[in-house]
Amino acid sequence: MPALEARNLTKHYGSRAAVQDVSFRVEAGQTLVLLGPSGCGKTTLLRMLNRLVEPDTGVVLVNGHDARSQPPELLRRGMGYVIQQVGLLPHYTVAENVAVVPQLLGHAPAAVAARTEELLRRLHLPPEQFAHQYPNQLSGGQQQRVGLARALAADPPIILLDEPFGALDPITRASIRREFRELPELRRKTMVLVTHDVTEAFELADQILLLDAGRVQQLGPPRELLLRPANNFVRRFFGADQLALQLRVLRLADILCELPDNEYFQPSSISYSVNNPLPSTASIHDTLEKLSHIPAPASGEPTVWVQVSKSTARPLTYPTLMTAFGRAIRRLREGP
Ligand SMILES: Nc1ncnc2c1ncn2[C@@H]1O[C@H](COP(=O)(O)OP(=O)(O)OP(=O)(O)O)[C@@H](O)[C@H]1O
Repeated sequence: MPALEARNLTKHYGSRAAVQDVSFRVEAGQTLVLLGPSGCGKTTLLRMLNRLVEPDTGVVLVNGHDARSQPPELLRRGMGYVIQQVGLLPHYTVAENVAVVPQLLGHAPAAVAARTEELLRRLHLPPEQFAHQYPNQLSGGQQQRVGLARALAADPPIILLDEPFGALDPITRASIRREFRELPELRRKTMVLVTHDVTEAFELADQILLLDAGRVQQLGPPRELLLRPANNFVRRFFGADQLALQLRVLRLADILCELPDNEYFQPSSISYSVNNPLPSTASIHDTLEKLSHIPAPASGEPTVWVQVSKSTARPLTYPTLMTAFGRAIRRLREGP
């Protein structure tokens, strides 16, 4: 049973449809990204999931139960909500902001304090330094992390995020996104995240729902939207970013069969440790980044090692990697 399901959701404002007949399922622990141009209905759709907006027609199911079967306040206790404006309470300290929901839920004060401290530490906000500060003493990125800590405080199984990194500059944004991806706390959460940033969507999504004018244009794993666009809107939407996105969705495992066999027999040009090979699940993007950081060995091209099977690693050079990548893209585009 999916953790979260939307069935035929529709919402009008006046005579205009903001969301039209949208359905999706999110399995427990998975992340669905709602993506699309400004005004396409992403926020309206997200807010229908926690009943901040009530749909005209359609139904939201949480663990198989109709979201309308419980009062909205109760529903929202099981769903963290993170928004771009962060919405921290200005007269509360960082620790007090994080503790708001568990306190409302009547958790024991000692447990709330321990949880707050743990979360601040995990989100790189050492409590000694930050617990007693006020929101206006923090940078935008720090405030965003407090907002995330607050949404996680009561450990809700589902988290809804509306442009959670939207207010940050691109560099802070990329680094917070990396932290976010690696947070053990979030690995088991079911998440729905709104963004209009294509790279962000590809980094974070298990599934992407691409919307235009309130309607689903395509729903599927990122690589499917990229390699098998359902229509011209989808194709155009990723147009300018095609190559960068392909480098992110293709993994070493996808290109291993495109490598020339003689690569097996060049164990001399080791530079990225053979004892510490890259996993074949690494993206081509991350592999290229690794290659660009290692010094070229005296005798030739820089080489990384890729784990092919449990006992075999093989070296990979920049040109072979790019050739194999090109072949793999063609093969995947042309289909089976
Ligand atoms: N409360 C409201 N009253 C009237 N119209 C609204 C309301 N909320 C949203 N809309 C309209 O519904 C449409 C979808 O808005 P929504 O905020 O869901 O889009 P969005 O994709 O999240 O946009 P953005 O990326 O710019 O935040 C827009 O045309 C918007 O003007």
